Amino acid sequence: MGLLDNLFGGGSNDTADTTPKYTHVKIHPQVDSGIPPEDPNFGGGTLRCQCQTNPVVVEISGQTAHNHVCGCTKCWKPKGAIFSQVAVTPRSNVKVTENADKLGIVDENAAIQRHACRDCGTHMVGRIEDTGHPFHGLDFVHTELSAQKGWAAPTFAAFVSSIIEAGVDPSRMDEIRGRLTELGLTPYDCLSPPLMDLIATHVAKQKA
Ligand SMILES: N[C@@H](CCC(=O)N[C@@H](CSCO)C(=O)NCC(=O)O)C(=O)O
Ligand SMILES: [Zn+2]
Ligand SMILES: [Zn+2]
Repeated sequence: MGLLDNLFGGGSNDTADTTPKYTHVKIHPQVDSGIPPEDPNFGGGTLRCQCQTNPVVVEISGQTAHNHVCGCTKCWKPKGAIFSQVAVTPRSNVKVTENADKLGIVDENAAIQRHACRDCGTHMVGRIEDTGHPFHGLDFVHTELSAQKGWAAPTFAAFVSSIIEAGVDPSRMDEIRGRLTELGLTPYDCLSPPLMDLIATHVAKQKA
């Protein structure tokens, strides 16, 4: 390769190598081996907790939105996963239909009150009771708890730096952000730009 090729990246290797480099980095079982496609006509489904007997059952009568992987310490993660996967849906679409008596609120003081199964620990519904909260009216749900296919696919990664709070070695952040980017889940250390804009719009209206 000549001097100019060296300087300008020409020569026989000038095609960008798109082979994934970080497939050994595990994020969440729902995304690690490819993100399942969303069905544009999906009409909802049933979530079940992980109890073998008398599971808590939640019916969702519609599609979810803003599905994402979340690195925060508060969202429920399946065993061994670094991230949770969580989406929102209107609270009017969410009904606990079986074993509601097994649910308890994990942290009464959190903005999102996570109703979890007392027996298996799975978070079934995250509900916002504060009517002044920007996301009031939306429930947070983990659609991986459903056997149905076609739920909204995750589109970004939120609170990525927070995984360090949960014990991940900071030296792993480059490979973890690299894997998220490879999967098309753009990593953010807060929520996605559209959600941050929604929050800011809500705050601006409250101030006005
Ligand atoms: N570093 C903290 C961040 C926790 C946090 O703010 N989480 C967000 C996103 S949860 C779903 O995407 C949030 O809105 N939390 C409100 C709540 O949990 O009530 C940490 O990691 O704990
Ligand atoms: Zn359970
Ligand atoms: Zn979270």
